[in-house]
Order: sequence, then C-alpha cells, then structure tokens
Amino acid sequence: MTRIAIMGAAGRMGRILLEAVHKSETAELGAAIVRPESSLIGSDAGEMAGLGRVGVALVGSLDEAKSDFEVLIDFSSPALTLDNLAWCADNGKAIVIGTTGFDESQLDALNGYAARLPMVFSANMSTGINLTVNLLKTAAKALGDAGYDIEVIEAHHRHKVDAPSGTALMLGEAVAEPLGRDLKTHGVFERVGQVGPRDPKEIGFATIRGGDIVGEHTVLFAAEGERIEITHKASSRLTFGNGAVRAATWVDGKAPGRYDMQDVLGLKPSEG
Ligand SMILES: NC(=O)C1=CN([C@@H]2O[C@H](COP(=O)(O)OP(=O)(O)OC[C@H]3O[C@@H](n4cnc5c(N)ncnc54)[C@H](OP(=O)(O)O)[C@@H]3O)[C@@H](O)[C@H]2O)C=CC1
Ligand SMILES: O=C(O)C1=N[C@H](C(=O)O)C[C@H](O)C1
Repeated sequence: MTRIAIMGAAGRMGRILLEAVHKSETAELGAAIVRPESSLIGSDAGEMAGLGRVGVALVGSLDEAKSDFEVLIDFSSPALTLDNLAWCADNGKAIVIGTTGFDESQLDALNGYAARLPMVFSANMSTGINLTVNLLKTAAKALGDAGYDIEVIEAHHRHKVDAPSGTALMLGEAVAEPLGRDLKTHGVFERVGQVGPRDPKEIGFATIRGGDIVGEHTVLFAAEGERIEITHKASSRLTFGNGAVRAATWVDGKAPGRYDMQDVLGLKPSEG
C-alpha cells in the first residue's frame, strides 16, 4: 500500500483526490494538508469530503505529516507546488503534480528537481487525454503540412484561473513536435482586430470559461472542403483523481526523474 498525502485537500481536486484514495485498493490516505490558517485543521479529512470518517485529521503543513506518507499528490498553485517540491526533495518523498499554469521560469525550477526526486507531472491525469495525445501526433504528421490548419479549443468552469489550460498546451505541443514547430513561435493565443490572414503554420488556441464545465478539449484540423475534430470531454473530476492515485502508486519507489502519465499508463511508443 502506498501512503499518500494530499495537498490542498479542501480544494475542488483535493476533495476528489480524497475520494479517489478512499476507493483505491493500492493506496491509502496518510495525510491531508490545508492552509496553515484554515479553520478545518483538526477535523477529519473524510468527513470534510463527505466520505464519512477516515481517521486522518487535516493538518496545516507537510512538516506535521512527515512520517505519514511516501507520495504527495499536489493539485494546488504553481508557487505552492514549487515549495512542496523543495520539501519533498529534502525529505525523501515522491510527488505527483497536477497543478497547471506554470510560467517558463517556474517550469525551469520544476525541472531542476528531476535529479533529486521521482515526480510524475502531467497537466491532465485522465487516460483518455493521454491516449488522445498519441492520436494527435499521428494526425499532425499526416495533416499538418498538407493544407490543414490546426486550432486547439478548450472549455472549463468559471473558477479556473489559468488560460489556456495546461492540457491545451500539452495537446498543442503534441501536434507541434512532429511538425518541427514550436509553440513559442507558432502558437497564437489571442486574435483581436485586424490580425490579417492565418499563417498556415500557426497553431491557434481558443479559451471558453463558464459554469461547471469539468474540462473539454478539441483539436481541429481544418482544410478546404473538410475538417477533422478530435475531442475529449471530461464529465467527472474523478477521472483526474483516479489517474493521480494510479500515478502515485506507480511512482512510489521509482528512481529520481520527471515522468508523465504516458510513462504511468505505458503509452510511450517505445513501450509498444
Ligand atoms: N492535472 C490534472 O489532471 C488536473 C489539474 N488541475 C489543476 O489543479 C489545480 C487546482 O485546481 P482546483 O482543485 O480546481 O483548484 P482549487 O482552487 O479548488 O484548489 C487548490 C487548492 O490548493 C490550495 N492552495 C493554492 N495555493 C495555495 C497556497 N499558496 N497556499 C496554501 N494553499 C494553497 C487552495 O487553498 P484555498 O482554497 O484556501 O486557496 C485549494 O485548497 C489547478 O492548477 C488546475 O488546473 C485540475 C484538474 C485536473
Ligand atoms: O482547472 C481544471 O479544472 C482543469 N485543469 C487542467 C488543465 O489546465 O488542463 C486539467 C483539466 O482539464 C481540468
């Protein structure tokens, strides 16, 4: 059994992660962490998440949970995740990171920890999206330089703070890479006013925010006369939670390195 600690346990994903661990047969809850000033500290994590009593009290710091877990699952914010990476590296823990919205320098900092601890980092923990990545690579190779314009469209709930979504960027990178394109030069993240005709090598991004949309991503390949749309729709956050718990079990005991859900799910082409 892998003992898991959940960061940001009172958040949208934090509560879902509590549920996913509760249902898991390979992992158990070791600790659940909330803000140090939270009025929830001391209450039962399961009761807070509507799961009934689980016998693990919410705490306000990783230090208080030091001997209670092997793998931290962190779906919080970029700044907090970087602090937690440092703590995990110093304390011999593994980490599963679902947080999105890192800027370039934060990503450099994150990558710097790969030599010090095992981490699984993925903007989307669902099996479906990670399979979609492979479908997109195949489609991009066949279509991207053959007159098909590529656009990535994503939709999320009204509370989401980063845009475009981490998944949209991951899908954009999946189509850019086989075409020798780079999102830094070919990504178009905004179109307003007299923007002129589309550059054939552009990879455009469009963002929708509203209501309770869990997460929807479409990659559009549009040519003259036809278009292909590859879409993934998440209808429950448990798909992310279950993926994260699977990743935590997988990464427990692994050598230091930065891994992703393709590694966890065995979807890397070299693995067959
Ligand atoms: N990889 C994947 O599959 C998925 C990734 N995500 C990503 O996970 C992240 C969290 O999403 P979501 O659960 O919806 O967001 P929430 O805001 O609901 O949850 C984030 C939690 O982290 C806590 N937190 C954030 N920053 C700090 C800080 N500096 N100090 C202490 N606590 C902090 C929040 O506390 P408080 O509420 O008090 O601010 C909250 O409990 C986002 O980056 C999102 O994009 C989401 C779904 C799937
Ligand atoms: O914030 C969310 O909710 C989600 N965030 C992730 C992202 O930014 O891609 C994954 C998922 O789509 C839900």
